Amino acid sequence: MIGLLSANSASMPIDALKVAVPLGIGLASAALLTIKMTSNPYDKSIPNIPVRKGDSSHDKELDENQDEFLIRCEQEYGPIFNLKALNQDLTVISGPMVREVFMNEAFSFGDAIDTLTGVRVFLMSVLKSHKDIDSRITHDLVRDNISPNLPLFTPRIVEQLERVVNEQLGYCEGKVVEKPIKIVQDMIAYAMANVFMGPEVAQQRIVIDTFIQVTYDFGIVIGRDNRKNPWHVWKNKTKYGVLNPLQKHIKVLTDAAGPVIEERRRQEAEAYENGVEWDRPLDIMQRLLDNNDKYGFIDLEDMCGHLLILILVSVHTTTDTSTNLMYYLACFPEYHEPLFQEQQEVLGQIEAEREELRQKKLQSGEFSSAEEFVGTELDPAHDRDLSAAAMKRMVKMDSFVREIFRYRMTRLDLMHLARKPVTLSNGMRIAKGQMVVINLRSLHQSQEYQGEDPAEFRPFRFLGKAKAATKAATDYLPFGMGRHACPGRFLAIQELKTVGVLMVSRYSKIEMIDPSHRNRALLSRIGDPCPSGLIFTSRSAPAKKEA
Ligand code: HEM
Repeated sequence: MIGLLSANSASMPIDALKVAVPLGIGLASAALLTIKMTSNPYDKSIPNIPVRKGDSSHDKELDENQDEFLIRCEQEYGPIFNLKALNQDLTVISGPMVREVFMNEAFSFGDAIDTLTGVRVFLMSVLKSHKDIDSRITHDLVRDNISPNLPLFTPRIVEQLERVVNEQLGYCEGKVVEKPIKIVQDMIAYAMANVFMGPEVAQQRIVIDTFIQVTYDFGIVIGRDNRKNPWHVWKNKTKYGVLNPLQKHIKVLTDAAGPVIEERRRQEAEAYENGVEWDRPLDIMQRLLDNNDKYGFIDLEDMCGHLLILILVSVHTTTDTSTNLMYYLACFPEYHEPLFQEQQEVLGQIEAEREELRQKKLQSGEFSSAEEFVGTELDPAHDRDLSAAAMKRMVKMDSFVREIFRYRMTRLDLMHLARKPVTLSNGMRIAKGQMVVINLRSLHQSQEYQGEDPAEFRPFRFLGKAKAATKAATDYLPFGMGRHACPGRFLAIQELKTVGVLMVSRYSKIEMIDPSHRNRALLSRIGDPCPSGLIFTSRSAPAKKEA
């Protein structure tokens, strides 16, 4: 144990399971296949959908055409009905009733995943503090430390995303990239590692590998390869409580962070002795150290355990959606130029506004020459930076990103377990222990909620409608909603938009190597990348270096 942190008994509990929930978007729905409920005491007024002759469940019908099947169920049986799918007895909740699931603490996303995978023990074993399942420490860490500082983090996020694109993709004349996700993994891992642990830690390749690899190790544990194995949950509970593959990642983080923290402490003490203010590093690790009285981590390993949970919920989800965004650009090339134009216009506007401000300051005598702006907030070198403010103005890119989530999400997802009996507003009763699943089709593919042509991909459908890609609500649920809505969505959307902006500004064309996989690309599930790679063509040749 490295005693860099002071022990604090006033520890807050953590719902480590809940923070694993984002993985539920893909991994846990795969893991739905792993367990069968033993009892299912239905309210008799909830209709059971009859299983098609010759089938033993509704899986085949869902596979054949999930939209068609669900529309038929909704029309014939109403918004709430029981299905046998994914090796489960599921109660499907549709339309406005969905709100009641997200707003009622009796429905738990975290409990659903634990029931399906037995992952709770596994996650808890990497933590020493905050082991209470109903705590929200990771939620609070993100809410208090990441979201409010997003504008400050943006330059380093952009720097890392740009750097990896330049190094690994660079100038392309029809360059074939078989596995674009590999490049995106590095982009997102470097960006997140810089924000979470600072540049000194993030420059170590072993740390980046941990940022990438940890979700895969976690995925193996929670189910992809174990689906249909009835012993899986039991095995997780017994085996992984002791032999935890996440431990090696904690060691990587503690080994990398330890010396950096020692050095920072030394610099801080030196600055104090010299009576100067220490230039406090801006990253989550430093903020956790500075606020350890509040967070109460036991030691460095414990703090790294919490950082690991943060990595688990953030890196793979953002990597997957950023990769998917590239495929959407490939499948809908007609939107490439409008997105690029928007970017040029926004950056041009900001440049002009900053120039106007500089002129005003010169006229007022506050600055006496243009050179004086160098190194200040109005330094002309930063006029066209992809700042948080610039990204906010790129409303077409925002709508494009939101439309991808709407279009892509699996129709039955975000399951919740009833922790106790619940009576819904229509009088229907959900029994304790019942698994409910959200019918996203009834919201994301509904004309009432989405406007015209909900079956079409229309990326600018949200323009001028006050429906930002971060706005969690009944009509848009990739991040859940209510008290447990994903607090990392502001960072995730910012990164996604930046990836989009980098792609359309650098590349005039992105194509699929094998367009026959188009549908797979558009509707791919998290953790299940499209088998076709991508071909990139640059806008212009790189500028020749001056002699
Ligand atoms: C595209 C990327 C992401 C997606 C699709 C996503 C999705 C989700 C979903 C569906 C939930 C569950 C919401 C609910 O219970 O209703 C969730 C929870 C959570 N997410 Fe995200 N997420 C993403 C990125 C991130 C990032 C980047 C972070 C951190 C920086 C993060 C941190 C969390 C945390 C801490 C929770 C638990 C919230 C709670 O239980 O109170 N997520 N996310």
